This record gives sequence, C-alpha cells and structure tokens, in this order.
Amino acid sequence: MTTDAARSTVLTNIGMLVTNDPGAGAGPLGLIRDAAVVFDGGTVAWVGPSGTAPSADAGHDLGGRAVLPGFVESHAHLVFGGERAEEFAARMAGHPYAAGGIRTTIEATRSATDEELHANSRRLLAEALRSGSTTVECKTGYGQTVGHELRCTRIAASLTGEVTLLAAHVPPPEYDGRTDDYVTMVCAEMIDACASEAKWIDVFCERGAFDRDQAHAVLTAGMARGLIPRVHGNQLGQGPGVQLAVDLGAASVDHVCYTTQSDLDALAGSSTVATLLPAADFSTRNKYPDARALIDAGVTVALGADCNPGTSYTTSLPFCIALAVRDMHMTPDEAVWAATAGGARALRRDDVGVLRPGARADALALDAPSHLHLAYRPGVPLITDVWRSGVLAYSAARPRP
Ligand SMILES: N=CN[C@@H](CCC(=O)O)C(=O)O
Ligand SMILES: [Zn+2]
Repeated sequence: MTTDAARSTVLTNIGMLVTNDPGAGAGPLGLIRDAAVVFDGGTVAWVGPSGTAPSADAGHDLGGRAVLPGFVESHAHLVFGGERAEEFAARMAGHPYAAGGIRTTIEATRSATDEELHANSRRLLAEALRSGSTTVECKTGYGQTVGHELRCTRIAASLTGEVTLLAAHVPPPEYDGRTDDYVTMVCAEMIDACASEAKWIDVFCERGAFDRDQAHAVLTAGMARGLIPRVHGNQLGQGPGVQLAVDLGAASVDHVCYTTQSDLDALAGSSTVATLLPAADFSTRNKYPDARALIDAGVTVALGADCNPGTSYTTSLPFCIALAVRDMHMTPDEAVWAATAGGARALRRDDVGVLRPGARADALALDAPSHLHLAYRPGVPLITDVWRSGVLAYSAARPRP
C-alpha cells in the first residue's frame, strides 16, 4: 500500500476503468476494460490497457475491481452547528419544508464555538472522503452577520479551496420584515469582509428567501469583488433563479426542481451547469428535477449531495447516483458522469473528475466489477479505496481517517 505522493504507483488489473476521457476509451465515460493507471506524485502520468503499463515504484493490484475518478462534490454546506432530526421527523409526518427552517441552524451556528464548527466540518469532510468525494465545495450561509460569515468562511477555507460565500441564504431574524436592509448590509459590508477567503458567491433565490432583484444585487456585488456567481434556485417552486443564473453567467444553478420551457431553453444555450440535488428532494419529499428534459435539451448536469442539516444530511454521492438513476431516469453512465466530470464543470475545473495524464491523481475503487453497481447496489458501502493527489487517503482495509 502506497501512501507517499512523491513516489509513483501503478494500479493494475482494473476490471473497468472510467476515465471520462472519450479519447481514451469507449463512450462518453471513456471506459477501458482490463486497465491500468499510473500516478506520479500527485498527478496521473499514464492510463491504458493493463498489459502495456509502465513500471512504477509501487504497485496496487485491483483484482478486477472498477476504478473511477474521485467524485467532485460541488454543493455542500459543511459549516454549521446543531442538527434538525426533529424537523425531519415532522416532515415525514406531513409538515412541508420551508426556507425558514434555515434559521434554526443559524441560531445553532452562531452559538457554536470555533472548535465545535471546525470539528463538525472536518468530520463531514472525512465522511465525504469515505464516500469517494475527493474534491468538495463548501458553503457558508448559517452565520448571516459579517462576523459569523467571516468565521464560517475561514473555517470553510481550512477545508477546501472551493469556498462559497452564501451571503444571502435566508434573511436572519434581526432583519425580520427588512430583507432589503439585509441585502444592503451584505453588499456594503459582508462581501468586502469575506471575499478574500472565498472563490464563489451564492444566493438562495426562492420564495421565503431572496427575490430576483435582491439576489441580483448580492451576486453582482460579489462579482465586483472577484467572486464567481452560483445560485440556489427553483427548489420549492417556479421562480427567477434559473434565468438569473444564466443572465449573470453563473457557473451553476442548483436544485432546479421546477422549470419552465424557457428555463430549459436558457440553460441549454448557456454555460451554466444545472446541479441536481436528489438527496434533498428525497429528504423533503420534494418533486425531483426533470433530469431527462434537462439532459435531452443539451444542458450540462452535475449531481451534488448537498450535505446540510435541514434538507439533506448525507455526504453520499453514491446514494445520489442511485436516486438519479431510479427516480430521475438518468442512465447509470449519465449519473456517474454527473457526479464526477459534471461536478468538475460546475466548479469550472478541468484537473479533476477525469483520469488522463496531467489530471490530479484522484480516484476511487469499488468492490464491484463496474461503475454500474453504484446504482445497482444502493446503500451498499462499495468503496474500498480512495486516492487523493496520488495518496491513498482512505482504504476500507485500514482504520478510518
Ligand atoms: N436551499 C437552500 N439551502 C439548503 C437548505 C438549507 C437548510 O434547510 O438548512 C439546500 O441546499 O437545500
Ligand atoms: Zn444548498
């Protein structure tokens, strides 16, 4: 077992390799049977048939198992205090989900110590790694004051380079009935204070949260400070989120459960990714997005787990793949692509979500002969090994990280 990123490692006897490089193998997933991969330090050095693999300092025989690029989680809320199991139970008893539930977590987050927030977010990041996520975006959004958002942004930045300032998640209680004043404060103070720690700016554009003009003001203020927009939209009903995301050239619009034909047309003619979050729809009994209509219209689709304590307390992209196939009518290949290359597109990255020379050496192995088993065997812990930047960061054969 190799844990040293400075050395080269050859993975041999891979039954089925997903490269996501159509030039390297069959179909959009670039599938290669009986394959090998060489990692040199933190990058992929070689990909091809097992028999022709170059030698390396160390070897890892996969015994016919499948290997995929590490999952790219492009939607996660990992910095928060408390949990909302009671709200989940009430929902399962028939209470609807509403944006206001976010305030419960704002209160718990503001009350939590830095150490508690660090420990909880690191625990969830390690959980995501065990589920195969090797790149993880992380949002703030449960502070909603300058000081608390700055604290949460710094904690997120200690976990990942993909930090999203979710400056406008829901108007906090002290701004009750004064959402415009909150937006003014965000644009005048919060974004200035937090921008240097973040890459992305995000808004929840939805009934009960922020309307189109308010969301536009926050996103453009973020863009003026160098942040790239992404949007939570069209989760709970039809709304302006999709169109706003496209108008501003956002990297992604997330949820996208309720769409009109003009939303589909706008997305199809844009570079904005539709990031679908089926675990949130599962846990809120919400309508699933029409993934088939999106894909058939030519929209780029990503899958995210949306880990958060309200709507989706899971870090498991394998679970989302299974939901996407069973309930959103994506093919297993489409779902696997969306959780790897699709997530990379949503984060505007070309070095992850793909196994080709020069890419980051992020991969996972399954206790299964092909990637199809991710949807075919729902709920089964199939992931045996996860490499991040060439290092074996998780192995089911070893104690957990
Ligand atoms: N939709 C908005 N934000 C989260 C939910 C947050 C919460 O309920 O705490 C989401 O992505 O689902
Ligand atoms: Zn979210």
